[in-house]
Amino acid sequence: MRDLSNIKNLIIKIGSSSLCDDEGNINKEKILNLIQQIAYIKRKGISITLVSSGAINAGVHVMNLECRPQTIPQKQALAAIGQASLMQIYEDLFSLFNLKCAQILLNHDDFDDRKRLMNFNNAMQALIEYDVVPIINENDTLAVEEIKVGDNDTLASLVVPAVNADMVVLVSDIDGLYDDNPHTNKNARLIRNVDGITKEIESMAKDASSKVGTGGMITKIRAAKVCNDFGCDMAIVNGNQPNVLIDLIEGKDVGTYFDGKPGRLLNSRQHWIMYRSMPKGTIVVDEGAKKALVTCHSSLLPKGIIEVRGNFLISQIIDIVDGNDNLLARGMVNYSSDEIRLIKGLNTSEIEDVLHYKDYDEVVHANNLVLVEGVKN
Ligand SMILES: Nc1ncnc2c1ncn2[C@@H]1O[C@H](COP(=O)(O)OP(=O)(O)O)[C@@H](O)[C@H]1O
Ligand SMILES: N[C@@H](CCC(=O)OP(=O)(O)O)C(=O)O
Repeated sequence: MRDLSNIKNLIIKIGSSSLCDDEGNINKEKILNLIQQIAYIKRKGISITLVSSGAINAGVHVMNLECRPQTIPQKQALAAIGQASLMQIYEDLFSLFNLKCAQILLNHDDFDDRKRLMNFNNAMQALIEYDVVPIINENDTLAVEEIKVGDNDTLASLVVPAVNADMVVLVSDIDGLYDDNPHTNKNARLIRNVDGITKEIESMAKDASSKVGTGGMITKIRAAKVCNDFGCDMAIVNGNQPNVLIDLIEGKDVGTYFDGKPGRLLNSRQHWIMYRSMPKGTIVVDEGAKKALVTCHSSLLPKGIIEVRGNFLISQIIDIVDGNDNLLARGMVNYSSDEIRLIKGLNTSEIEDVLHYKDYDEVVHANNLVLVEGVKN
């Protein structure tokens, strides 16, 4: 048994595999089964945010197509058709339990843009105060490569700070994380508890075997890291197991549980820099700067910069890499890319001579810099 009596804010992500049958058709009975459990959990005073996949599959179903389309405009159109149909199903089924729901469609740039992110956070708080269940999906109709999250496991983990979630539950078609994909290795063993995402845990996760889901276990483990680094727990459970959500909340040993306590406990700003922002460029540093960043957690000064890639403005987020392109950190710059190109390699005392102003000694201040975990000097 686990003690989950402290859970107040829950995010439940329902994957396509838990909304559809094996052919990819939306299965209302499966959805009703989950909503029944969600209504029970809500009655215990736990606020719930849903992240639901299934728009494209619902679109295929509405249009009576034989299979998922291949072209991007067709997929975008089907997401638009299917999202409306999916929400109608949710509204109908939630109303059976006197519950109301609301739709929010997001892409990665909604997290990156701090004004939009603040609006999203405020809207989420208001929805929760109204006691309405927010239902989030990627805005697949407008999700071009540069701005998309790409999968809803990651999307659910990015929503954590907005609702201050204590736990994210990924509802899938599998009992949890196995030490190998159980669809291809019948000796694979289920892992019940994960205390920190290690390289070994990451190596167990493989892609999806079905045509229905996106990302398989790989995106789920990545999501666990994003959740755990904010101190939020995560679980993976099998939606086909009767009463699995209620059992989980009541502390029964179901699914795989990823404890948030061994995570890095990044604050909201550091978490945004590391996971929710979209880097606009790259700064390549020399070995001396690498050592200062990684071992002393120092600020990045112009002296240690070898190269600047991309075009970015003051206050934007950039990747910091070493000479071999290993990602070392992400940070917020005090100077634009054009300015850094002019001052790279110089001492801080020379900045003003070149730029004719100097607001900062540091290109990235240590307070605005988040190291990639596990990076070695
Ligand atoms: N180590 C693993 N343990 C469990 N499942 C795994 C593993 N590696 C890959 N998988 C695959 O991940 C699938 C679940 O992911 P996915 O199909 O994307 O579901 P969802 O639609 O719920 O996101 C499983 O059915 C399985 O085929
Ligand atoms: N946004 C897509 C789902 C993407 C996704 O991550 O799917 P899944 O792996 O089944 O949760 C949709 O609504 O079809």
